[in-house]
Formats: sequence, structure tokens, C-alpha cells
Amino acid sequence: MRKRIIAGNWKMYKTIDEAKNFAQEVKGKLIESEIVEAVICPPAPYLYELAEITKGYSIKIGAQTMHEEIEGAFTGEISPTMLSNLGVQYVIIGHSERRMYFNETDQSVNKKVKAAFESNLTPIVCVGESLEERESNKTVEIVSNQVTKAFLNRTGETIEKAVIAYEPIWAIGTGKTATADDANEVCHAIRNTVEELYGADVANKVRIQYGGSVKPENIEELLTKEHIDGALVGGASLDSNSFLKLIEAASYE
Ligand SMILES: O=C(CO)COP(=O)(O)O
Repeated sequence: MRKRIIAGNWKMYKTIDEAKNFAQEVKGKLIESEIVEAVICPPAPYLYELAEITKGYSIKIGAQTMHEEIEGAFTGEISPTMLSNLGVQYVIIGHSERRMYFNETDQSVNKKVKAAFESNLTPIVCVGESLEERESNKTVEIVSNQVTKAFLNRTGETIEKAVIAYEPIWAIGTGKTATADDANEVCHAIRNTVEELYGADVANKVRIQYGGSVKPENIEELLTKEHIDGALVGGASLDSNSFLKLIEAASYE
């Protein structure tokens, strides 16, 4: 069975004190599990402190984005090696908010996926369609294309370690969740795309999350679905009790 992964994407929320309190509150309540792993992705200025606080506990730290170069004259950017040196293990790449507001493209996503693996970071690669694309029945075409381009020129051995997050844009922060069956259908299509590119073995190993208004009230049903291996959670990951409930719900097969 694929190990589930529940990742909290805090986006641009919380003060440093709130972030530290959250980490202190949850770290002792999470136990090492074969079934689920827990990740939090705080704002970049908090990464080091949270990585230190959670060291040795069953919670991992992820970044919300990064630059694809190891170093250079890129004012304001953070490199993959800087992240891994801080103790960061995951990095979200190609979130729809980055694609929409910060010129992230399939090409830059592809470069960042390569750079992440080279720096021992596991990429959480986000894909998803807009409402307009869904209504014109283009969902599978759009997400398959995003997956193909994100992984271009990578080997199956690398890709099987990646995490893919299917986040329909219309479901992010709107309270509208895709039905569990609809989400599973698209996650299945993503797995089929990985199979076509890299074979069944890689496709069976790659983990696919659903994201978009996931909450303690709807996560259980989503996780009953064959192709959904976890969740990338925004709003409901900000509160420590709610985050712990999400992990708890994912802790049983
Ligand atoms: O964008 C998301 C996670 O990356 C989803 O956000 P919400 O869970 O707030 O809808």
C-alpha cells in the first residue's frame, strides 16, 4: 500500500509565535506510522525554526516554493540547497496560486522538479483545472498535460518518489470540494498518465493527493477512494486540532 501523505499548506498565514505554538502542540501528538505521514509547509521565514522544533518527531517540514537554481543573482529567491540545509524535506511546486500570480509555468515547474530531486527534496507537484476548463470537459487533458510537462526528462526511478497534488482551482478556498468520485476519477487519470510515461510499477508507487477545501468532515470519504493517497490542505491545516483530526482520519486503512 502507498503511504498516505497529509500536507498542510499554510500559504501566507500565521505569525512566528503562532507557527511555533502549532509545531509544539502537534509534534508530541503524532506517532510514527506506516500508514500516514504528516507534513507542514509554513511561510519561508519560519522554516528553520519549525524544522528545529520538529526534529526527531513524526512530522516533516515542506516549503511552499523555491527557485530552480542552486545559487546566483536572484534577489529575493530561495534555492533548493538552502531548503535542504535547513532540514526541509518537501517542496510544493506549481501551486495554482504560483501559476496565477507569480508566472509559474509548466517549464519552470519542470526545472524545479529536477532541482528538487537533485537537492534531496521531495516535490509535491500541483496540477488542476479551472472551472471553465472543467465545464468544457477538458479536465483530464489539462492535468495529464501538466503532469507530462512537469516530469519531462526525468526517469521513472525519480518520479516514483514524487507526490502529485490534484487541486482543481475552483475548489481552492471556496468551500466547494470535488465529490470523492470526481476527485478519484481525475487522480486515476493522473496515474494512467504516469503509467503511460513510466510504466505500471512507477504508477503504482507514485502518491497522488487531492486538495481543495479538504476538512476533517470530508477527508474520510476522499481517502476511501483507490487513487487518493492523501490531501494537500490549506485553510483546515491552520488550526492544530483540525490538522490533528485530518491525520487521525488518515491513520486507519
Ligand atoms: O490550495 C490548497 C492547498 O494547497 C487548498 O486550500 P483550501 O484547503 O483552503 O481550499
